[in-house]
Amino acid sequence: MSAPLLRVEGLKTWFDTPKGIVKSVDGVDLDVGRGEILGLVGESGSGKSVTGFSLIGLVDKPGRVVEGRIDFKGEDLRTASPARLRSLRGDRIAMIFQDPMMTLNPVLRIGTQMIETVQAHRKVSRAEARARSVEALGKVGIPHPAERIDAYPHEFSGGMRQRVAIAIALLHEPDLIIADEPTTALDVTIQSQILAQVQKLAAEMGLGLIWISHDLGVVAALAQRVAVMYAGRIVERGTIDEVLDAPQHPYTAGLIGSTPMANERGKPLRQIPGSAPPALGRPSGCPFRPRCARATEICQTEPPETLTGQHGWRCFHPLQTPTEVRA
Ligand SMILES: Nc1ncnc2c1ncn2[C@@H]1O[C@H](COP(=O)(O)OP(=O)(O)OP(=O)(O)O)[C@@H](O)[C@H]1O
Repeated sequence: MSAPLLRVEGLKTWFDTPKGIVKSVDGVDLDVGRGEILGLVGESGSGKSVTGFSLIGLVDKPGRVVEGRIDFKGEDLRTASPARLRSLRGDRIAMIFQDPMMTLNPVLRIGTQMIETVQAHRKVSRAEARARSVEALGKVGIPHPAERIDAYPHEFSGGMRQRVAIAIALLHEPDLIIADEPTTALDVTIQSQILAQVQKLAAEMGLGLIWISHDLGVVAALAQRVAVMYAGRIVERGTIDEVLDAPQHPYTAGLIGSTPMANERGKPLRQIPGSAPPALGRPSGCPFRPRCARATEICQTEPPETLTGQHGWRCFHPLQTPTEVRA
């Protein structure tokens, strides 16, 4: 198997706060290949966004990446200089945020901003930069892109604005895109149009894509593989089929049972009892144990073993069989 585009091992990102060290990301391993979409899913506060920011050197103080390796095409981004990371961010790696206005400047016409973006990294004429920008807008499904390029961000609907932000991310044909809940605020029909478009573009352009979401249904529809995050760690990973058909970690099974699209039709939705532990007050051993019906003594004393294999999980008492999961 060829080396993945991005391989992350043992990533830890902590925040020094007056109340103590918040271990937001506490040993994350993941990888993504070219043309592959990896869904990173978990409850609010599990550390998904901080993971995404850590990968591209965008964690601000009081946060810091304290440990781990971020191997991007053979280069360790954890030890890369701020200048190198800046240059990669504008070129080989792009990020798409939940709020497109994190990307778009409200006082500039879309075209002005896109042309500047192209010319910041490529020695091309204004006319060529404009042509590239129109093409990118067309690719993400903006109708009449040659005219719409002269509009301001506020002249677009929320869904169209997010498409523009995606077009900007695509401008340099990056190798990797990290998308942090970009369709969460949109209604489902717009969301599914954008997901279909992104899926097509990722395959056509051979992009590696990390799609961060709290919604397992979205990830199941979009991604080929999924990594499930809980309390700063990946607790299960595998292909969508492996994880959805035979989840091994009780948290994953709980997530499936409480997700309308992933749960079986006609079955009542189930809630995961309790709530995720605060980042400053995580229990010893397995952080999921206070919410877990399968927990035993060992879960209190030791953290579960590390992930191994393509379908891997971090649990002393995995579910083992699909029938047990659906019971
Ligand atoms: N600047 C900061 N200072 C202290 N703690 C922080 C800071 N930024 C994030 N955290 C903490 O890190 C943890 C993980 O946050 P993160 O935003 O990555 O979660 P998330 O899974 O993306 O959640 P959501 O879906 O709500 O965005 C949280 O407990 C959060 O409070």
